[in-house]
Amino acid sequence: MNLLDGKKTSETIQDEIAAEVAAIKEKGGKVPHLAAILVGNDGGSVTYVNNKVLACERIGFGSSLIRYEDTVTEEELLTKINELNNDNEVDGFIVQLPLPKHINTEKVIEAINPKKDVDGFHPTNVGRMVAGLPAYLPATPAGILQLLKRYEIETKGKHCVVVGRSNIVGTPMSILMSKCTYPGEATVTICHRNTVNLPFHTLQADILIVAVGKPGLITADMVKEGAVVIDVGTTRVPDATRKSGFRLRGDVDFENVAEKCSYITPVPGGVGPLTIAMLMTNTLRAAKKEVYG
Ligand SMILES: NC(=O)C1=CN([C@@H]2O[C@H](COP(=O)(O)OP(=O)(O)OC[C@H]3O[C@@H](n4cnc5c(N)ncnc54)[C@H](OP(=O)(O)O)[C@@H]3O)[C@@H](O)[C@H]2O)C=CC1
Ligand SMILES: Nc1nc(=O)c2c([nH]1)NC[C@@H]1CN(c3ccc(C(=O)N[C@@H](CCC(=O)O)C(=O)O)cc3)C=[N+]21
Repeated sequence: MNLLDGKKTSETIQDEIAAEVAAIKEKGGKVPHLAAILVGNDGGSVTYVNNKVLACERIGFGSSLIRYEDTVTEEELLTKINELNNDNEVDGFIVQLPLPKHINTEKVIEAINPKKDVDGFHPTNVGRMVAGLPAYLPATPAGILQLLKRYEIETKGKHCVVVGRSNIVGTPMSILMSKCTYPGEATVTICHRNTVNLPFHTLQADILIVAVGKPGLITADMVKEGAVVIDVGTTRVPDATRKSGFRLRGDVDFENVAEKCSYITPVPGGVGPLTIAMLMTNTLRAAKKEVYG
């Protein structure tokens, strides 16, 4: 079993970006700037957004964090988005999900200028990704592609099974793995809540990517010997032995599955840190006007 070290890979990518930022500064150029909108006080969301701001500081990006109580109106949010769309200092921004129920998430995402949509969630970027045009790729699937690439894992002709079909992970992941560029060229199966006999499908996987949010869903008897296993799940479960009172658990029963795999991502320290690194990559691309010119 080989560990896919997301923390180390993320640090490598961030070092590469930091070197580019230093070169931009040297030439007297504008440093990339990422803004994040955070609504409410959900512990996970606060942690992820703080991690994004810390990564910006580390690599020399400018950053701003805009926070609202969960009573914020849709109109207030849309006004702020319009402001960020027109702010030349801001190269890219994200609206942390999930949003409170009284806010229409689709409407909020569609209000973001696709040129600044560094999460890659706007339908314009989704469509461009599907069509194989230059686009901001959603950070988590893009991070998984980077892991496969940097560990030189063969994907061509392999059977990739994706469990979960959300707009932010499962669906874009399945599309990207089927693309005709490396790391892609895989035959893809996508599973979800209504899949009949999930183990039958997961057992076929040469590459198994799980993004569900159910700790321990994937047990050793569901994994083929020698498979590559990518665990996207990050669920906080109570743990009295920790100061925080919780620990993070993936969707894969790591202890028992690891010994069967050729490669596996840990949680934490797997896909999560890559998500941050790819958001930084997208922000750099936005600042360099690489995607839309
Ligand atoms: N590490 C990282 O960077 C990131 C981690 N995450 C984590 O990944 C997990 C998934 O996130 P996200 O995609 O946003 O979650 P969603 O809740 O949006 O989607 C979960 C998906 O899993 C499917 N599902 C639920 N139960 C089952 C089941 N028993 N068998 C098969 N499929 C099932 C759902 O099916 P259906 O469509 O039928 O409802 C749905 O498609 C979460 O733990 C989240 O915290 C998410 C983003 C980034
Ligand atoms: N607009 C938007 N964009 C997102 O990209 C987005 C989102 N909303 N909503 C929630 C999900 C989740 N997500 C994670 C990011 C980093 C880690 C991460 O860094 N995880 C660390 C641990 C962090 C910790 O200590 O809790 C790890 O797995 O090692 C996890 C999950 C991004 N998401």
